[in-house]
This record gives sequence, C-alpha cells and structure tokens, in this order.
Amino acid sequence: MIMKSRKIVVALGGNAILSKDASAQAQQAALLDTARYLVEFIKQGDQLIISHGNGPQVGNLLLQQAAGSTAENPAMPLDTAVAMTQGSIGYWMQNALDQVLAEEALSVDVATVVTQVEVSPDDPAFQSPTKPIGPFYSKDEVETLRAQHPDQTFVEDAGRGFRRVVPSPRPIGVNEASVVNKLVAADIVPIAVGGGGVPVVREGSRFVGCEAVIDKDFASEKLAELVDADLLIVLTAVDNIYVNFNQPDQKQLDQVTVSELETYIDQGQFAKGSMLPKVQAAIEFVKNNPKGKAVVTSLENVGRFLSDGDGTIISADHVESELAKS
Ligand SMILES: Nc1ncnc2c1ncn2[C@@H]1O[C@H](COP(=O)(O)OP(=O)(O)O)[C@@H](O)[C@H]1O
Ligand SMILES: NC(=O)OP(=O)(O)O
Repeated sequence: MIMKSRKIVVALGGNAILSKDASAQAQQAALLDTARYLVEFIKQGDQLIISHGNGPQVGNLLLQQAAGSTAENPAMPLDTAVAMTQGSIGYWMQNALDQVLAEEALSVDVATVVTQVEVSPDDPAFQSPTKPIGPFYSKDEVETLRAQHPDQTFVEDAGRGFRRVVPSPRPIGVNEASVVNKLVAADIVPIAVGGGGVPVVREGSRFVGCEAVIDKDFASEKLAELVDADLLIVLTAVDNIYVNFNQPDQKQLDQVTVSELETYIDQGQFAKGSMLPKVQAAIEFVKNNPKGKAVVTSLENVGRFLSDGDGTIISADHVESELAKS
C-alpha cells in the first residue's frame, strides 16, 4: 500500500455543486469541474476525504416532497431528506470523480458513506432556526408562505431575498467515523458528512433523526478531528478570507493564527451564516489538532494552493511562533 503524503478533509461549498440552474444535469456538470480540481490533490499523492453542502438541494427536495404528498404517499421528514441529498450528491460526486480518475488513468476507488452526525437534543439551535435552505423568495412570496406555513421560519438572507431557515445544531460526533477511517486505510476516497450529516440524537442505545440541517463546515471539522487529518480545506467562492471584506481597504489574509482570527471575529469581520462558520470551524480544528492546519480558499485557486500555498492558511498560535523562531 502506498503511504499518502497528507490526509486532507475537503469541504465543498455551494458553488462547487449548484450556482443558478438546479437541474440534475447542471449540478452534475458543476461537479465534473469540481472533480477536476480535486483530482489534483490525488495526483500529488494526498489522501482526500470529501464533504459537501446541501442547503439549496435539501430545501428544494422538501418543496418537491410537499407538492406531491398524499396520505398514502407522505412527504419525508427533514432528516430523511438530508439522507436523500447525501445519496444524490454523493452519487454525482462519485460518478464525476470516477470519470476524471479514469481519464487520468488513476486507479483510485471512491465511496459515498451515508453519515449520521450526532447532535444534542438540548442544543439551543433547536429553539432558534438559522440555517437557510432552498430557494430565495420575494417579500410578497414570503408573506404568502408565512400565512400558509405558520410552523416554518423565513428570514431575509444578506439582502438577497428571503429564505426558509431550519435549526442547525453543532455536531458532537460522527457515527460512521470508524468506517471512514477504514476506507482511508484502504486508500479509498470517502465522501462523508454530506449536507452536514444526517442529524441524529441519542435515545438510549439507538439514534433517532431530528428536524435540522447541520452546517457542513462544522461537520467537516468534526470529521477532520476524528480522522486525524493534517489539513481541513474549506473550498468556497473566494480565494481568501479578508478583513474589511468588500470595503475599499479590504485586506487579504494569507497566513493567520487563531488569536488573530479571534480578534477579527470580535471586530465583526466575518458575516454570520457565510464566512463566520468557516472561520470558527478552522479555529476549532487547529485548536484541537495543533499540528494540523486549516485552509480557506476557492476551487479555482486549488492549483495555486498546491504549487505556492496561496489561500488563507490558519495555524495554531504556537505553530506560528515556532515558525517565527526558525
Ligand atoms: N470577511 C470575509 N472574507 C471573505 N469572504 C467573506 C467575508 N465575509 C463574508 N464573506 C462571504 O462569504 C462567502 C462564503 O460563504 P458561503 O457562500 O455561505 O459559503 P459556501 O461556499 O459554503 O456556500 C464568500 O463567498 C463571501 O462572499
Ligand atoms: N449543510 C450545509 O451546510 O449546506 P450548505 O453549505 O449548502 O449551506
């Protein structure tokens, strides 16, 4: 068995799968492009563990379920819808990777793991939904939806319109972590914790699904800890994290420590629900795994990350001071 140089958990953001066109064909085309970037890691000898989001897809699926539901053919609950999107996106991703690996004459197996992620039933997130799912609505549309569905919550999303939000508890464990570790040990590329993982709570000796969508950045962080990854790479739409983002004095962060990022969080530099969870996941990973590093960059920048280390690289404070001494 070949020893892989680095173990890397890669979390794929929304634009890796879905931009505007929600058809299966368009999402598969986007994932084929994504696979071409990811295979660069494999060509370099890295062991990948891939995770992905599902916010738009799971919201769309709930709407499809509700539209066709009857007493005999009821709509599925949210935990099951998350599992369904893990399956569909995992199938697309696996198929795209298989194609690119074959084109590159690389003999590497890929396997999607339906992953359950444990959350606490007491997580305060259950009382306060924050995770946007599905499509955007206008103000008029959302007023109609609020009247039709008083049990659902809709909020304005960063000036881009209104979206349904659902509870997003923090992951406390990944039930299939040992399966993922076994796949990694066999040089297989696992696709796991898709859509943040199916949210489950422990009830005695069993796990029961719950109505939530876990943030895939936090679930990927938890998985990265449990597989003892060297790197957690969060791929999103920007090449770097910035301070004063979108302001004339915007500053790109290249190498940054946990303390520096915590200062920027206190200054409110990172938008809630977009960059903040990525920064928090990166901090958590390097705090719990000080030899590891977290990276936030874009898919398009993967080549430059691999060749020159471009992107925002987050290290534990003591690693930075050791680097400064050498
Ligand atoms: N300080 C910041 N630096 C960089 N990007 C930021 C910052 N604050 C907010 N953002 C926005 O956060 C986005 C990433 O969040 P989001 O789109 O939710 O991620 P995902 O790729 O997981 O779907 C970036 O594309 C950018 O528009
Ligand atoms: N589950 C999740 O975090 O999905 P998105 O990244 O698509 O919001």
